[in-house]
Amino acid sequence: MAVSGFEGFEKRLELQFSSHDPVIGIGLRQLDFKSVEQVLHQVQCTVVSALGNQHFDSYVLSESSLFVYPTKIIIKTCGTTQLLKSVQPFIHLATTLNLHITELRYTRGSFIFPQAQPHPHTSFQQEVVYLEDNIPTSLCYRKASVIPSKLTSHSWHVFSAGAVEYSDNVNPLDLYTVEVCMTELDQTLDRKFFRHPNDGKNGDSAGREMTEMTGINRINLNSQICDFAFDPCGYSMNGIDGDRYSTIHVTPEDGFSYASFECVGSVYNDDMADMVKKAVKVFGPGTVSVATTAASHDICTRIKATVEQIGMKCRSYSMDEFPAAGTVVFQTFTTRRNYRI
Ligand SMILES: C[S@+](CC[C@H](N)C(=O)[O-])C[C@H]1O[C@@H](n2cnc3c(N)ncnc32)[C@H](O)[C@@H]1O
Repeated sequence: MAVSGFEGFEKRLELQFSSHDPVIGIGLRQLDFKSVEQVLHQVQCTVVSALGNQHFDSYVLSESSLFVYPTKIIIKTCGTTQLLKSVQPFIHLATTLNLHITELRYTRGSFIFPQAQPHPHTSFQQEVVYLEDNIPTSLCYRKASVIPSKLTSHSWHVFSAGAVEYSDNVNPLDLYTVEVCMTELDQTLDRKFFRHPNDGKNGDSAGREMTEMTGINRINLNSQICDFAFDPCGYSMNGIDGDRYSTIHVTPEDGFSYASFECVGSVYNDDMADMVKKAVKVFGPGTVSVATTAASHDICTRIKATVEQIGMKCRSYSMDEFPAAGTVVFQTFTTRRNYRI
């Protein structure tokens, strides 16, 4: 942990692969666990819990989460992990299965302790240089941008790159991603993410208790949950609902409290705004940011309306277009009593 405090804001990487073979089968899910662990070792995190279904595998990490689909990897890590060091190893592992990369997306919020970040995460500029140097030239449609907000401490950093073949395929399944970052958590609510000393529980059983006690299990009733409680505090969970994942991570310490909720949505399921509202209610944050990637304007507007129903006020709404990712909308909210710009 940094001397200053734990960096809750995650770095998130999504890698999409394709194959010239007509039959991909379970694709990347064939990767042996040892090879995946070696990549995680370079990033500086480990697997603490795992759960899969017929669509994908999910791993709770010592620092956030990893999801492996047949042709997609999503990995988010917090603290002082070196996430971008996984780019080349994952691309290499995929080539052993005849899979080549067609899209890459890297996103993150604004670090609370930027000075504690190691190379290549010392600045967004350095991250972009590292990515440019470590991705194949086939990913030729590239764009890096920082989407601002009215809150100087909250902006959304996006790097996206796509190959020629991505172009007709930006959003093949009408899926979109919602990334919610919350700070200044309600102190009564975030106490629930501290373990009781000598409670006789392990990380799994204490995690299960937190999931139920906080109402996280009621955010999506269809979801199967894999959860873990850290000692003396902190919590992570992955939810799996068919081919859709969700994930929550909590850093409850006073002074740098942070929680995140991320979920993949489908235009055929109208439950996203409601899930975001329920997740925000679990934490009672002073500040919330919501980044949606490839969602319709209508979905973003509905999320805004439902978050405002629980006493938050939307302070900014910004958007940008990315050739390989589609539209990214970044909204920020504060409690009405907490209007600081
Ligand atoms: C891994 S979790 C969740 C991270 C997530 N990005 C977040 O902050 O929302 C981080 C929390 O667990 C605590 N923690 C306790 N032991 C830890 C460990 N071995 N590795 C990482 N975090 C640990 C940290 O102090 C922090 O409160």
